[in-house]
Amino acid sequence: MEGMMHQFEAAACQSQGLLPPPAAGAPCFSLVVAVAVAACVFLLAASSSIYRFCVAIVSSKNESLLLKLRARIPNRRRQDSNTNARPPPGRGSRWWWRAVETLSFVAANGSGRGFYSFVESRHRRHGPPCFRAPLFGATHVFVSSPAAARSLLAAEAHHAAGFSKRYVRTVAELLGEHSLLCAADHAAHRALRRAVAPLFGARATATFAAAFDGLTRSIMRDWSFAGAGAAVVVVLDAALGVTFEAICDMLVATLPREDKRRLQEDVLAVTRAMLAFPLRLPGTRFHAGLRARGRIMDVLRRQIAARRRHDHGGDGDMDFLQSLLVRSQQQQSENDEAFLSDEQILDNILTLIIAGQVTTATAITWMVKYIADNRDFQETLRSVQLELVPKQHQDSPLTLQDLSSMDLAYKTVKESLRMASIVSWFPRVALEDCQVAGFQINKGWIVNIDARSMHYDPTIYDNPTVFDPSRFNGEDAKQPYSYLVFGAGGRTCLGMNLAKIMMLIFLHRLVTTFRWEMADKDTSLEKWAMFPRLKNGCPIHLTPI
Ligand code: HEM
Repeated sequence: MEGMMHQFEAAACQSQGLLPPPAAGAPCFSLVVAVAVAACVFLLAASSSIYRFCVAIVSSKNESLLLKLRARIPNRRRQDSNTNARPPPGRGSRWWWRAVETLSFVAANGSGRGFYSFVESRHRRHGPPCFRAPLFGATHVFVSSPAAARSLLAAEAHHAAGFSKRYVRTVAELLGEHSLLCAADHAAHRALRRAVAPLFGARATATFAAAFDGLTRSIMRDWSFAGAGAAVVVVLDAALGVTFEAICDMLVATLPREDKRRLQEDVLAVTRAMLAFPLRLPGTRFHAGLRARGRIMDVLRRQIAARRRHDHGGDGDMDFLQSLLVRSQQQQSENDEAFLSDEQILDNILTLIIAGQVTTATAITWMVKYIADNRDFQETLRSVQLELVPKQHQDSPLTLQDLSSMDLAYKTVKESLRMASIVSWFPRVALEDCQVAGFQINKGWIVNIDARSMHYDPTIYDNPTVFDPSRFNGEDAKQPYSYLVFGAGGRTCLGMNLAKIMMLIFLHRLVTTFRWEMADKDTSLEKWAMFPRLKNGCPIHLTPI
């Protein structure tokens, strides 16, 4: 695939006069090469168009394809007439470039270098702060300046943005049309967020921390019993298990064990389907994801029905499902039209599991790898943590107060999140013609706030490729909007405190129980993953201390 892509790119460069002309004296050979190149380019364009055509057909619900095509025509005219500022640098929007760029992106996704390698190479080619690439029939702009991020995200906080959240329609089908992650309309998003945000209060956070600590201690006890030498653990698998269990208990505490096990498998199937070709044929990943979503909804609906039958009430510690049901019932009795329907509640329970589990498990995995690669730092951190919570107190649960005293561990979490940049960019779609970072943006273009590029910008972070938690010693020196691991503004991650707590607890328990080193040095990335993560899941050798 890689070799094929180079061939395509070379063909495309040649057609723009970027490569030298073929040597004279070999006309027949040149003719054969020219015909072969033309055939390749034609096939590329055709496959891209066919792909988009198929996507449009299989994923269109209400709009007809013709309407979509008509909607594109005025856009083109507008692009020509808006000449006040230059568009961001990047390859043109001719059909063969669209095909080449789309296939390059697809190839990066299917390679061990990961999808971000596509963005990285174009940033290198065009320089800061942004570039433009035609992908899957839309114009994407990747912007990596804190000032531009501020202008987009801060405006969003006041619901005054000329941009709205961009999401892939198939993701909305899997998560549900009421999902917070897919609410593009500012008013609808605000109403949902107002209902969900209060669930992440201090009491829920403390309960969650205690539960996560208990689960983490339990799996690490099992690792200890496996015995020295025998203990090789795949961190990603363990982290996926423990984060799922904790988040699921926080959302729906009453799920029977068997339902919870099946739910975990179904959540995995939905996550896998998010990047799949949206084909609704039995046997495809997308179809499997939709069926899994159906089963998840059935389980949750049964939970709601059971709670209504037995009238669980609204006292004491309520899980998120119960809190949302009680709030909605109260609002209905007060004739408040902003109440959440059952469908809105269900979509957002699923959203919270998906938004919270894989992201946090991936972050934990990278953190463990960075520390395995930095043995001296691992020793320093261990002695600091053991001083804070001495070995004889290891069996007592950690409190939020304990966690807030873990300064070095907290900086380790922050640095791991910077380096891992789990959500590499946040897409927004321009609702009108405008300018970003001094460049012309047309209505309908997708502007991606490229957080990863800012996290690796040497003008913002010294030696950005070096793992160095001490870089967060001088908090104030950091530029605003240059650390965007959880986004910013009106759509900032709702679970960021929970995510940091999970990382902190996992780190503390691991570093005070074991020494570890990587059991497999392969650093290639998983293909077609939602977030950049190691293909081998980060296997480590554990030695109890
Ligand atoms: C290390 C782990 C995590 C990372 C890196 C992360 C990152 C992010 C980012 C960057 C956004 C903003 C996206 C945008 O602006 O388009 C976001 C939104 C969100 N996250 Fe997280 N997240 C993590 C964990 C969690 C957890 C644990 C939960 C809940 C259990 C959660 C729930 C959400 C929700 C509901 C949103 C949507 C907020 C909205 O649109 O109003 N996340 N997350």
